[in-house]
Amino acid sequence: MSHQTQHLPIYTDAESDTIIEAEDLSALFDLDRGESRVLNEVDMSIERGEILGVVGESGSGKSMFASALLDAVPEPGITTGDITFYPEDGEPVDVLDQSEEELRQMRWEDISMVFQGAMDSWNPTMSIGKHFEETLKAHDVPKGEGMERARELINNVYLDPERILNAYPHELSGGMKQRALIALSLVLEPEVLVMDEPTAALDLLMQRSIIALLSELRDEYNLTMVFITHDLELAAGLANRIAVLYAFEFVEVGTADDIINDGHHPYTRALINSTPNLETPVEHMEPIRGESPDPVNVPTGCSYHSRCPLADEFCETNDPDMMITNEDAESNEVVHASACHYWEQVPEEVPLHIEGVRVDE
Ligand SMILES: Nc1ncnc2c1ncn2[C@@H]1O[C@H](COP(=O)(O)OP(=O)(O)OP(=O)(O)O)[C@@H](O)[C@H]1O
Repeated sequence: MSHQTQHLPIYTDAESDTIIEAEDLSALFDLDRGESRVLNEVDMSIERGEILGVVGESGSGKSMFASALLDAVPEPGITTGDITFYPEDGEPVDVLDQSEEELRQMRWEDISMVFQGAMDSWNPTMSIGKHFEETLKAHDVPKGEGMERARELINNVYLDPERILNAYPHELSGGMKQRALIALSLVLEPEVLVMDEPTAALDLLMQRSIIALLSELRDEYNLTMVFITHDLELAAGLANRIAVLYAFEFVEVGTADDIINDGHHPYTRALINSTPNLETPVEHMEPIRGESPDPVNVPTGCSYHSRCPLADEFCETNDPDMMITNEDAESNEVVHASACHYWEQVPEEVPLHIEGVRVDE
């Protein structure tokens, strides 16, 4: 067994092209009952052009991670650590050092976000077209040029531009509103699109079609995407890499294929075993036992120890760092890492019961 420990390496070798780098990133709330650390010193590097899926149970800190990336953790939360954005052209930007005005600009022009429940964020008194116009105006983009791009984008999300631009939000279905919102989020040509559960309120068919659409948009506009979801299967169908959050920290990061088929963290495998899957009989599904931790009172040692079938006394007192489980032989790039003391034993000790999770690579 290896006890080689180290911080999650910034996920790349020297030649890779990082677009966002988060180091020691935390989000904190000072509650009456104590300090609530809803994101706990996470490191993550996001590569230009990739789709990074971030998965975890409800309350694991997924939305906090998405918000923290753009210094948008809700008041009175405090964000600490470092986030660097490397634009395609221009100097690196220290995100947590930006003024409110600089952040406001960045939030649409460089890194655009579609938040959870955002489908309902359309102003009911304004046509969809007016939303596009206002966004363009707020960022000093000439209307003619901007609306031309809006039409192209609406077309690319398989909607009819004339009909959509003239419509009011209540005239559109949930799926149409969500597609239109994705088009709006891209109208200022951002380099990164961060989406927090963008398909959660939609039926299965619409979810699948939005996932297919996101893949196409990534290719068409050379986008980098961060896709946040509790649905591992959905992430596996879209993402190149998957990062698993547990108790406000990343516990495993790897290619979608590695995470689904060769997970080296017991939590990842429990998550897969608890995922409803059309091809799996219900009796084979195993809910994850125990409860997810309270951010005011995270267990000592490995935060998963109280739920983990492999945990022993060592795990109760020693917090595991990320350990490299798979490295590219040529580039030495870390392609898979797991924060488990017993990562080598995990595949054998925690079998996967569920087969047929799709990885569309
Ligand atoms: N405004 C807030 N003030 C204090 N704590 C908060 C606030 N918003 C969320 N939290 C807490 O932060 C933790 C992480 O929440 P977060 O919304 O990031 O989880 P999530 O993984 O996105 O969950 P879900 O899938 O249910 O949206 C939770 O324990 C939650 O209770």
